[in-house]
Amino acid sequence: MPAEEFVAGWISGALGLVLGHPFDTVKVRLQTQTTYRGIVDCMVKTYRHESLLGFFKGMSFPIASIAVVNSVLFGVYSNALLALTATSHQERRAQPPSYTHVFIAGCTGGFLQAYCLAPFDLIKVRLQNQTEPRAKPGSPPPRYRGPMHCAASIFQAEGPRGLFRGAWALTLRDTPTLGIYFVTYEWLCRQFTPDGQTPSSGTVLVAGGFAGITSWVAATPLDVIKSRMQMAGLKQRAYGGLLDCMVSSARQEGLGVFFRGLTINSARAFPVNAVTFLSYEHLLLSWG
Ligand SMILES: CN(C)C(=N)NCCC[C@H](N)C(=O)O
Repeated sequence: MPAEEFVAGWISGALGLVLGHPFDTVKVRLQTQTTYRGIVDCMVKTYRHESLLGFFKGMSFPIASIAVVNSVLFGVYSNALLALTATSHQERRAQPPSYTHVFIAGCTGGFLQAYCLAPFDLIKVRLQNQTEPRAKPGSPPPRYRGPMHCAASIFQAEGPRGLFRGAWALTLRDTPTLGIYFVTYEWLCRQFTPDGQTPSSGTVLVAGGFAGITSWVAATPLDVIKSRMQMAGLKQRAYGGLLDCMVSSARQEGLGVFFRGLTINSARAFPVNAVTFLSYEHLLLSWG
């Protein structure tokens, strides 16, 4: 099992994550709070109230967790392709796998990464939704003092299962959309690369960016539900389950609710995934 695929997945994921985190904070707030009129309003209020640091809330944990999450995604994807097609990453340019194989391998990677991602993503979303400015003397402290305190509080209040709140929605979001992610990437690379050759850096950037956008457009409806399930329990608005969350969100806010955060998700997805794929391909190439 080639281990470098896991390491390359980790490093490339961390680079993409730092670049995309401010967009991610705005997205999570738009999806779960009704106080903002739109992207600009959310950015202005976040900046005024919490300074630039507000955009980076909840980032330390994802940085630590990306080692597990992205290396599982890329490592499982590549090793699943190896099992399906008996070709290594280097051999795949000369003998490209079928799109069905790419899709199956992507879904497998997506399914397994979702379970590793679930507790980290829950903590990230809870911290991103704390809109209190950094501790000021006399002001009430935020509910969670940091990622470890957040994890411990959830564990104490709800037990280990509490840390997997929203995990079903996350799995449903990530399994098919990561299939779409890798198929889009492969398809675009093949369109702009002569047969048998390695795609250029420009091609990798564009293909990675569009793979990110396409998969996030498909993922946004379940992303909204996932974020709401993760926040439920903190407010009075607890849902009976995934379906109940979908139905009551649509009833109260109309079908448009499923597209909340679509624009910011797409704007974030391009640079994050362009950088992720570029560094992933370069690392694997340089390790030979
Ligand atoms: C649609 N989904 C869930 C994805 N494309 N997931 C892959 C994530 C890649 C990158 N870390 C990101 O956050 O965009």
